[in-house]
Amino acid sequence: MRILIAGAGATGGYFGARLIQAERDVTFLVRPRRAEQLRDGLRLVGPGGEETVPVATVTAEALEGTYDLVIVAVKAGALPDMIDQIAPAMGPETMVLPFLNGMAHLQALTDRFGPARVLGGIVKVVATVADDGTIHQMHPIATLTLGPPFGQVTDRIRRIHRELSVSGMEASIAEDVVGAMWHKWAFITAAGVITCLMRAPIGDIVAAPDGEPFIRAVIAETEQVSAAAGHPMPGPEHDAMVGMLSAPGSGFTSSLYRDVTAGLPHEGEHLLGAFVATAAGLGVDIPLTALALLQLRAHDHATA
Ligand SMILES: NC(=O)C1=CN([C@@H]2O[C@H](COP(=O)(O)OP(=O)(O)OC[C@H]3O[C@@H](n4cnc5c(N)ncnc54)[C@H](OP(=O)(O)O)[C@@H]3O)[C@@H](O)[C@H]2O)C=CC1
Ligand SMILES: CC(C)(CO)C(=O)C(=O)O
Repeated sequence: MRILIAGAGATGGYFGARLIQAERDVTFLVRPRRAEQLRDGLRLVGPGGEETVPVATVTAEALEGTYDLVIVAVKAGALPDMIDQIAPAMGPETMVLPFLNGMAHLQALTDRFGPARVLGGIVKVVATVADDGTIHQMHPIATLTLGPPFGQVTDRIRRIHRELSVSGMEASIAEDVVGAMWHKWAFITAAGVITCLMRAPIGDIVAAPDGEPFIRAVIAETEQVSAAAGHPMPGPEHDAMVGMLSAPGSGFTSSLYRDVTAGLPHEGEHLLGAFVATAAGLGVDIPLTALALLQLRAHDHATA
């Protein structure tokens, strides 16, 4: 199976490296600067140690032929350009699997490639790319969930799942992948709202008087929206979210908070902006989430 991974950053690079180590036929679609960084291999540092994986790269101008699977592993701001760039790699049978957090990208991919070629997906990994191009995995978790956003699980989806089932990552099929994406979106929105509004990691917020009720109020908001959209948060996932977002002493911050404080392009509109708009459409009032969005927008205006 020919696999193209569009973006060799934290998520694309991590999962791509594991697939290459299992001798899957993977090529990364990258820009020239990243191609240069990867010339001698992709360096991965994590709980399992340090490794360098030889990788094949291609730039958009040099793309040839179509692929069986195109994985989109860019941040939301890069999605419109990436959709244009992967279009020549999409044959009639090619499936596209996005790794992005949030939901809005499903519509953008479907508008361009049609529902039959679009998969839903979520990845759980905690990783980042350092300035020298090394991918740092900060926690051993590495799971990938895929499924049909608009229909049934097909043989083609099962084949893709088998191809992605390799050592160093856990791949699974979700019949209700849209529900799984909603639950991750609710979680990542809550994490973003909590840490962006408080400007601190979870442990410091919990240590402050009234920190914990604030956290619970944000979680309640995002779960209310998910439920109103038809995807109530399952009990175990609710417990896991509360546990993770209110653990005493935890240094956890959201990637949104880390991007904002580092002055990097962030996914605030794709995550919080779309969440607030969706909640308004569903008639759900989420004042804390709306406040975090307003704060982000003011910050962006001040730093533009
Ligand atoms: N990091 C994490 O732990 C997790 C992230 N996610 C989600 O996954 C998605 C991807 O995030 P992540 O992997 O962290 O992002 P990164 O910023 O680490 O990686 C994105 C990569 O996309 C590349 N890129 C952007 N535009 C183009 C283009 N036109 N052509 C080629 N390459 C391009 C960038 O390359 P360049 O170097 O050229 O800029 C960069 O290497 C996000 O939606 C995020 O929320 C989900 C779970 C965990
Ligand atoms: C919470 C986490 C690390 C889980 O994969 C994530 O999705 C993110 O920070 O973007």
